Amino acid sequence: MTNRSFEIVDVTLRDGSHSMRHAFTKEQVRETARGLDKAGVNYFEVSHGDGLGGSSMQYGLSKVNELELIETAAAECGQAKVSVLLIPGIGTKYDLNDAVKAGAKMVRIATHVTEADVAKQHITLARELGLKTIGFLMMAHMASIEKLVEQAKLFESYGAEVVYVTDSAGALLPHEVTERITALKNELSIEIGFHGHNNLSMAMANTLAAVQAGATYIDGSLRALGAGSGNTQTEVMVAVLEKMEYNTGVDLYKILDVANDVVAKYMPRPQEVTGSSLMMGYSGVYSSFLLHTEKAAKRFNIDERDILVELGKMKAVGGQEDLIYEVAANITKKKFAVAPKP
Ligand SMILES: CC[C@H](O)CC(=O)C(=O)O
Ligand SMILES: [Mn+2]
Repeated sequence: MTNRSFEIVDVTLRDGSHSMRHAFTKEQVRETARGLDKAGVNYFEVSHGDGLGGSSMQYGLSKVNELELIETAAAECGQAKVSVLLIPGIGTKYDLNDAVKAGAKMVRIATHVTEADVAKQHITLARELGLKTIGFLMMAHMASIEKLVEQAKLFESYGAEVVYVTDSAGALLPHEVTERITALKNELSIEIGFHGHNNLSMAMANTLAAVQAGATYIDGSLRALGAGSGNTQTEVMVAVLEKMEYNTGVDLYKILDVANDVVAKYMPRPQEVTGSSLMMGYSGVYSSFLLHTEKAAKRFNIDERDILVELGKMKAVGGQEDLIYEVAANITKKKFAVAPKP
């Protein structure tokens, strides 16, 4: 289909990796990739949840090497293209070269919203490799609009073709998305994208706000499979946006089929707004911390929400997963401390 109003980038096979505890099998990836391609999605992402090179004790070991998963997905592509995510410092230029050999055609270089400067070399390499190259500003709620514009301009100056407002904590409200996308549209010449999380049940509303403010790349995942309460649900996005007479270029029946006949069958649990994921949106905590926090709370026998509130106060950012255990240990220490004698 031609003249799409925007590109839908499906992240089931990357953001969904967090919810799957990085245990995607080749068969799951093959079936999902085949369905996405058939439905007409142009770009979908395949990587460890924390991007290329993420498989580790710190972030969780992948069951199957992500390069094999990328290769498996690429083999299913007729028109669709496989994207990968790379966080500089977790992934390296060697990982990116290997991903290209495995069939990746697009990369999103992701940094914390105030750290775009660490992405220069990676953006340059991606362009040299002929990849569609995107900048991904994570935890966008943590920066002022001026800061966000400044950082997005850095991505643009390095050669990114699209820059994303990434609501990693699912903390933004629709009017805040509108303000951010509008500011970037006014100040930059490249295309603008939006990636949402549903922790406050705002993912679809935020995506709509982004599209109406001019975003032309929008992320979703099938059955919302993703970190925290998951992402904007791809098939819902297609239905809502087509109803509004946008042209998504995606076949509604076919995208529903892959969501319900493939993804729903392997999801470990439904993506819901739970007490903990809601607290992530409320306190502004990275969605991918959810399962690590659950584990730490069990281990220290404390309330997950206390850990999340504390992480929010500390303004913890991606890559600080080890802090979750430190915070949990400190809460336990305080809980069981004997009050000093007067
Ligand atoms: C750990 C990387 C992260 O999951 C990227 C992303 O999707 C986000 O920040 O929302
Ligand atoms: Mn995400």
